[in-house]
Amino acid sequence: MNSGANKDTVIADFQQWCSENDVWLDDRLEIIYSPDADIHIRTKNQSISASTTVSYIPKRSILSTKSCSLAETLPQDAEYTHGLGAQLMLALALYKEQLLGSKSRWHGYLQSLPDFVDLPMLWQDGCKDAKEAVTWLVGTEVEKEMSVGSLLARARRFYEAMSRQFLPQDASVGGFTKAFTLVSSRAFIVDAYHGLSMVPIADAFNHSQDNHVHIETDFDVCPLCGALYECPHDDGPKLETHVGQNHYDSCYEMVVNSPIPRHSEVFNTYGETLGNAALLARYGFVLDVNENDCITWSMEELTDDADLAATFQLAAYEWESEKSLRPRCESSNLVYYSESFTVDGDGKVSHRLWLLCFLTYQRNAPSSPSPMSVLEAQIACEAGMDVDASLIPAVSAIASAVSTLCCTRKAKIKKLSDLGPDADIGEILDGLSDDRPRTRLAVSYVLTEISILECCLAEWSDLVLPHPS
Ligand SMILES: C[S@@+](CC[C@H](N)C(=O)[O-])C[C@H]1O[C@@H](n2cnc3c(N)ncnc32)[C@H](O)[C@@H]1O
Repeated sequence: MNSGANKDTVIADFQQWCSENDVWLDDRLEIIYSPDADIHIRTKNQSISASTTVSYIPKRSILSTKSCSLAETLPQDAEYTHGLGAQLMLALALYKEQLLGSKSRWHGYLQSLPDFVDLPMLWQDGCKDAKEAVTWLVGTEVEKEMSVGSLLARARRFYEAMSRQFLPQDASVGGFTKAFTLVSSRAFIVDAYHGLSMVPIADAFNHSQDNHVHIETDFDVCPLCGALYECPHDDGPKLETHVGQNHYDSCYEMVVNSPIPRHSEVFNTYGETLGNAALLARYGFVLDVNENDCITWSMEELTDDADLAATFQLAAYEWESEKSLRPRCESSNLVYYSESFTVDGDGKVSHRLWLLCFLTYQRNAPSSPSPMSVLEAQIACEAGMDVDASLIPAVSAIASAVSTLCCTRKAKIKKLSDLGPDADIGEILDGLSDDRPRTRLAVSYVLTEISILECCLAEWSDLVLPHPS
């Protein structure tokens, strides 16, 4: 959307485009623009009940690498069908349509989009506020999500490799990067044919963890032609075509999963497990409270000992086949069941991270208790009950390893190390004026990570035995 454009006209033109392209939105909903919330969807004066379909979006109206004007010529290599490769290729398709202006068949839709989304990947080359914000993200989950430096560099390399063949002379790397931010913050994977796509109307809903609507698509279509039923590319037994079903031309739907009150904003979900790190990196915003926030480690970050990693794989497989593991994790205040190496927002440690700490202890321990017996002992300790004394050193060693991990992780947040242990980050945030929005966003995100790590340290501290002097 051109920043000087009249927003009412922009939305009216988008609605006109929707009606010309059979994109249908329930009359009880309206598309709103407000300066503080940009475009969003609200109910008018009627509530809407669950299971209602509030939007039909014909497949032919979406913008994908299969439907765009470059579709016949774009490379189809496997690297462009998923992940960053798919995002870059869709950004190329989108940018080409933007450069076509009113000649693009998506013009009415494209003119309603913002020029770009202010994602951290753009901050490195930005103003003082942006540059300062980037320094706060070094060593955080946000940096992991997007590799602050390398994402922009990869987008630029892709542009250099592709632009001459696919884009007109007035194209620029800056324009392509802006298109990439729109793809990052708006595109959905719709089905096995179109893959990652720009979906008009569906992308006008903002995100919430308590979402009202979600997108429904038949993912398993023919990856070669998009057919939902029988097609010439089938190699197995053919499914019959349903009478009256135009399978090349069906719709994606926005369906209500939780009743929507009247006069309220209607939210979609961009992903049920997205924490603030992913939201900031990919969408440029954070939620005030996000129950998915966590600190993560990869195996490589935790150990460079290949034997330990191999022992872990076997031990995890065996332990996870024990039926009692999940319920025992649920009985613990300090451990939760998760097949990743994480600490969650309550300072709980995933059972896999716990197991790796246990195995590290076990390598040097004279006796060999089972992980379950040590977990049981820990749960008893948490409840203040009597515990077999021979298991206490193992419980304490695991708690000590968890504490070391948290301290090391805090030290990895570069800005914290630079400022020293006495720095009050809350005070720094309070001192930042409103004309530093990116730094405020980054510092408030860092506060979330500090609070998770400190919560974990505090929760586990009671289990750490003092070292014998
Ligand atoms: C799919 S678009 C949603 C429509 C968008 N509001 C617009 O004006 O075009 C995603 C973008 O909307 C904004 N957004 C979505 N949910 C949000 C939320 N809960 N809080 C703040 N911004 C949000 C972010 O800028 C995000 O990159």
